Amino acid sequence: MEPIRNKILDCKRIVIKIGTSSLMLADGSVNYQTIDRLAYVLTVLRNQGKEIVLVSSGAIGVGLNRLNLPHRPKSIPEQQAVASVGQAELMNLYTRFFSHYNQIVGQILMTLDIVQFPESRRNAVNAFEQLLKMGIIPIVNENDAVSVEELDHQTKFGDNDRLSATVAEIISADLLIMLSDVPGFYDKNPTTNPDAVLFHTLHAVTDKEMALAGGNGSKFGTGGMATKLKAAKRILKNKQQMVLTQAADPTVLFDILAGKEIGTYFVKEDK
Ligand SMILES: Nc1ncnc2c1ncn2[C@@H]1O[C@H](COP(=O)(O)OP(=O)(O)O)[C@@H](O)[C@H]1O
Ligand SMILES: N[C@@H](CCC(=O)OP(=O)(O)O)C(=O)O
Repeated sequence: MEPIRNKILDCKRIVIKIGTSSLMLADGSVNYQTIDRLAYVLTVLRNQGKEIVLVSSGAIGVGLNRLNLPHRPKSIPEQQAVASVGQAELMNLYTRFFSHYNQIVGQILMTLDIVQFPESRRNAVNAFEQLLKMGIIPIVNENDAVSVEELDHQTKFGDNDRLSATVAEIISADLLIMLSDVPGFYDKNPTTNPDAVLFHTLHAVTDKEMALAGGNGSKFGTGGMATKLKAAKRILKNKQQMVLTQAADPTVLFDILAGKEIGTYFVKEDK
């Protein structure tokens, strides 16, 4: 174990975010293997006494697949319809895979205004707390079917990297683990630069790091590396911890929680 990762061993409340690029295969079909492994690993962790919240993207990706559409449609109402179909299908998949391991899941669909109004924020937190108390794994996404960019009433997070940092913040999670399609954050985009070098640990996210982050690699996702770094910045500001790594084999979560040097670890420096 890396001494610097000692603090991970004490993490009890953990938010795990999985991106579209990890839930869908390159041909646009659903990656059942990842969903099944994820259901298995998260159930084991919960049975070990961890409090687990899953933030899952994929409404649009799964919806496109279900509706046999090759690309995200251009108009917003069409995207809302795709997300509506996809979110239901995504939860259906999670419910079925988690039930193999006898684990109950619940769905929480968020909009930005919920966290901005103190009373609705408290009500959202109550829902998380109650689900966790009941041993249920909340599965969170943005409410894409109804939240659309508006001028004077903001309801849209826009990307699930931001949403996952927000969820970690409001429920005071100890750790956010982001599962993506790259092993971590590199000094340049590793998908197009084979010589890119991985950052193992970062204590701050400054303009220097932001300048190294490029856009997204998959055709269905929205975030890219920039939104992950912004989320990490917020996590560090809240004195929480974050690990960014690859979702290909979700059993990697066991190694991360055992303190092994996996992915990029964002943690405030002990002074
Ligand atoms: N400096 C960087 N380090 C790692 N990945 C990067 C970097 N810059 C850009 N990327 C891209 O970010 C992608 C991950 O973002 P995204 O496709 O939005 O994933 P997700 O669906 O998991 O949110 C990677 O596939 C990679 O192409
Ligand atoms: N809420 C959207 C995903 C938004 C998003 O940030 O996607 P990703 O970059 O794949 O995490 C959906 O479920 O399709």
